Amino acid sequence: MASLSLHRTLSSLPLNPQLPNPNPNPRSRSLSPRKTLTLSNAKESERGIEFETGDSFFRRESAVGRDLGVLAAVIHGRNLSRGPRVLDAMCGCGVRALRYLSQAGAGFVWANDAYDGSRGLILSNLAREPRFSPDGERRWVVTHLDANRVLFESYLQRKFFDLVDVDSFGSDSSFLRSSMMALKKGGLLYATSTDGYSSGGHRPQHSLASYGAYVRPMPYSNEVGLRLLIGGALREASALGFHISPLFSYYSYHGPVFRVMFKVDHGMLHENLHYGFISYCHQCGNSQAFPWEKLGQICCPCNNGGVSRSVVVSGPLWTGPLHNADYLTEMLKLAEVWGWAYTKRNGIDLQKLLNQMIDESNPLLPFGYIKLDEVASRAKINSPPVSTMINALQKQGYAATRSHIAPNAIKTNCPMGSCIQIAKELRHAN
Ligand SMILES: C[S@@+](CC[C@H](N)C(=O)[O-])C[C@H]1O[C@@H](n2cnc3c(N)ncnc32)[C@H](O)[C@@H]1O
Repeated sequence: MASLSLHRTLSSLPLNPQLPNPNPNPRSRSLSPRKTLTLSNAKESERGIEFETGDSFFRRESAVGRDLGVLAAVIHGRNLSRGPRVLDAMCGCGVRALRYLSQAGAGFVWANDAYDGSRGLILSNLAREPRFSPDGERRWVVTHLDANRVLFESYLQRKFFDLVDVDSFGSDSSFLRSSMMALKKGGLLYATSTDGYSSGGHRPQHSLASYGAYVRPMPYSNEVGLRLLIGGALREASALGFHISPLFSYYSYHGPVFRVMFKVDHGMLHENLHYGFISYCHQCGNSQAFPWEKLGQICCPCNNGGVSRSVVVSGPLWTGPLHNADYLTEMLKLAEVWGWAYTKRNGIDLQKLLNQMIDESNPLLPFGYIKLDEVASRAKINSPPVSTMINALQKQGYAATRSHIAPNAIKTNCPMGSCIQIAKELRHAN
């Protein structure tokens, strides 16, 4: 009965995106007051695309996240008969919408932002792209509605998207399910969270509210933030009978911002869910992943198999791979062809970032990373250089690479005790 009346309510809303509601009153808890991180009416340029930011929320440092979104959209579009249909659900000044149109060859972009004061700005930014295709079809529309309303209406109208981009403030958890409902089979969801509170582990009630997981402080909390987001998406997907796979997961300390590009497929996975718990032992510095069935048997080797008070557990969250190496390789090739690969933006080299993400996808590498400061403090020595430590670990047969999340950390399958030993030997070798 309740769902019937919800259906009626939504059905009575204006369904045509070409007729935007001029005076919406979005009541979302994620709606924040205006905040601009650039000078008012600043003129900006990204990868040759010019636009203005007015009094919209705009973060220049998110350009890398936008680059990644465009590259992924192009790769996805290769399997489509026409340019991807994109929903930019929280478009700010419209920069993503503009870039999806002009760089990703989107066939149609719906640019939405609850803040109707940005209407003139978005319209003038998108006016750089023709509003109609040569066959007279609309290429873009602008609305000012609550994102969930747009997403549910698209679902009810069966007007599904190839890519839904949700760039929200704080946690994105209240938009994950509706975003998946608005996607075509096998479509992409680009989800963003700026919810650093949840990953830090100091507010477990907060992470429970946002992602249904308790989180404790762990040295690799920023990776935990990505895993929380993916775990939350997996749960929402399962409730719909779908499953997700992360194509890439990107953490940026500007914010901080957690972004994950998901492929959302129909059908539920019953095996290899990669959804479980992770533990970290403050005594020995080792981490483990385990499924819910093993929850009652958490112990740490450093305590001779006994339960240690030093072990903290977080979850449930995603314990599987953060990226799809093949997809990232395609993105890297495209970035090279377009000349985007070697240019630094806000201190970030896109080619280096993509290569690091590809390296992180090595299936031998476990979740998390080890900060070399932690190794140094346990070994009571100065921190060894990252590249020296990686070479030494690889020489000893371990998988080891940098982490794009933490510059002074390594991802490795080497236990903490052996890392300490190797770091000490390095000191003597120098
Ligand atoms: C992080 S900003 C988006 C920035 C933009 N995507 C970019 O790349 O520059 C978040 C935007 O979401 C809008 N917003 C917040 N809550 C919303 C909601 N429930 N529905 C639609 N828009 C919302 C805000 O007005 C704000 O412009």
